Amino acid sequence: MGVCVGVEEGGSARERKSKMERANGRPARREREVSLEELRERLANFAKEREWDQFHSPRNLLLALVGEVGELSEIFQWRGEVARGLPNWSASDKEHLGEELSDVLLYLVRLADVCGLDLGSAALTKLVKNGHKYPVTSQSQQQLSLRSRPAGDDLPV
Ligand SMILES: Nc1ccn([C@H]2C[C@H](O)[C@@H](COP(=O)(O)OP(=O)(O)OP(=O)(O)O)O2)c(=O)n1
Repeated sequence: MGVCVGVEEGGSARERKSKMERANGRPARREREVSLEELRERLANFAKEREWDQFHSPRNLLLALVGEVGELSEIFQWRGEVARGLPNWSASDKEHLGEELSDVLLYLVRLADVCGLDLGSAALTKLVKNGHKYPVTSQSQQQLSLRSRPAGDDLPV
């Protein structure tokens, strides 16, 4: 399964894309696919080269993961509600966020690996299960279309 990393690029097509993506609250980036398998393999090599396999037990990795979730939470602590796309955040705050999100992802991938689980397959299976548990209804469709209305475009009361 693929996740995306951003690589900046130039040109006017990029500017158009950037505007569009900012409107959707997503960063202006070109995406390249990075598979969970690539991350799994690189993490396994990283640990092996440093002789860290002895420390990377499931329990230790879980505790490290929870620690990183704590560091991630600290970034949002006391800020109040945060707008999608983080429009008022500094570049360095965003960079910090990217690092903490990555630490969480990396420990999660590593934890699944040492537990012998295929995380991508497990996640896809869970998505299907979620779909059965929370089926799309006409009401949820309605809520979605209301949410996508531009600000100020209120419904008549
Ligand atoms: N035994 C270890 C130690 C680190 N890492 C990797 C996974 C994480 O991506 C990152 C975590 O490194 P740190 O523990 O140094 O944590 P931070 O990068 O968050 O540093 P700090 O806590 O100083 O902010 O390094 C690892 O795989 N196994």
